[in-house]
Amino acid sequence: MLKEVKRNFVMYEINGFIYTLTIDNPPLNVLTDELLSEIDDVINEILAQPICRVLIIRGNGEKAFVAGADINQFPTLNEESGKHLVEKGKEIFDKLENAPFPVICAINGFALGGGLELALACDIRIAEQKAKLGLPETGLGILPGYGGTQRLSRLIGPGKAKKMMFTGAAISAEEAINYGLVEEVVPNGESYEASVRLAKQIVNNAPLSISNVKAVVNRGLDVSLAEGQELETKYFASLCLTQDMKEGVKAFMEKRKADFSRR
Ligand SMILES: C/C=C/C(=O)SCCNC(=O)CCNC(=O)[C@H](O)C(C)(C)COP(=O)(O)OP(=O)(O)OC[C@H]1O[C@@H](n2cnc3c(N)ncnc32)[C@H](O)[C@@H]1OP(=O)(O)O
Repeated sequence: MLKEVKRNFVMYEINGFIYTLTIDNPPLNVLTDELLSEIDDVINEILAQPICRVLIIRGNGEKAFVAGADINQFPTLNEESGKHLVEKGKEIFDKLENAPFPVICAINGFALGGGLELALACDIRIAEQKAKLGLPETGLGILPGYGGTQRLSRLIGPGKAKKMMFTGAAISAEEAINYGLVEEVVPNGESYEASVRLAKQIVNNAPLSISNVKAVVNRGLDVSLAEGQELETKYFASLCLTQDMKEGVKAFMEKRKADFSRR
């Protein structure tokens, strides 16, 4: 490990091009206002460094990734403060969705409410067999407000998303992979190792290609197929100008591993 940065409830470590953000608020890593601010600071710090090529997000402990927003702050909410609360979370989670590198979520247990919404803002979700995923907000008289109503419906389709939100019932990792809500299910205790394995595969490839793939897939989901293909052409053409394209093709021809420089 090259570097470790610690806050009260969040820490991140840097291992070459791979960053790991750990949420640490025992017992269930609930998202308090202070914790969300710390996540925001750390994301800003990581975005300001051009080194990160994959970010892994995980929860500390064995029981939960994140069991949602802190319910203790809800009794005093009014229309104004409720709006502020969800806008803050949305803004932070949007930064992950728009980050110029893949974000992998290692789900080691409960991913509920805001915890699942955080996972949904990531690019890839790897869940342990014991994980439980759900949006139980309707049982509290609210609704998922950190982007969950929108991202879940887009990811798994409105029918299954509504079923999860109407009932509030958490689903198992096995159901989640059948729903297309997670990309991998791994044995208990192995979500982080599996995320690192995947991250290592990703960092072998050209970082500008990866960030362009992420951007064009994300932007393409909001436009017509024709417009999406136009974007794809534009991103492809811009990559043809990069040194990494020349290096990737040259390395293939010389039968060696490419040495990409993000230029
Ligand atoms: C815009 C975003 C909105 C949201 O995210 S709303 C919140 C959505 N999340 C939830 O509704 C989940 C609430 N939590 C639970 O249902 C249960 O917990 C679990 C199923 C995750 C785990 O159950 P078990 O193993 O029996 O643990 P335990 O005794 O319920 O929890 C341990 C301590 O953690 C507190 N806690 C759990 N989740 C939250 C939360 N989201 N906000 C604040 N506190 C929480 C509990 O109350 C308790 O505390 P104490 O030990 O003092 O009794």
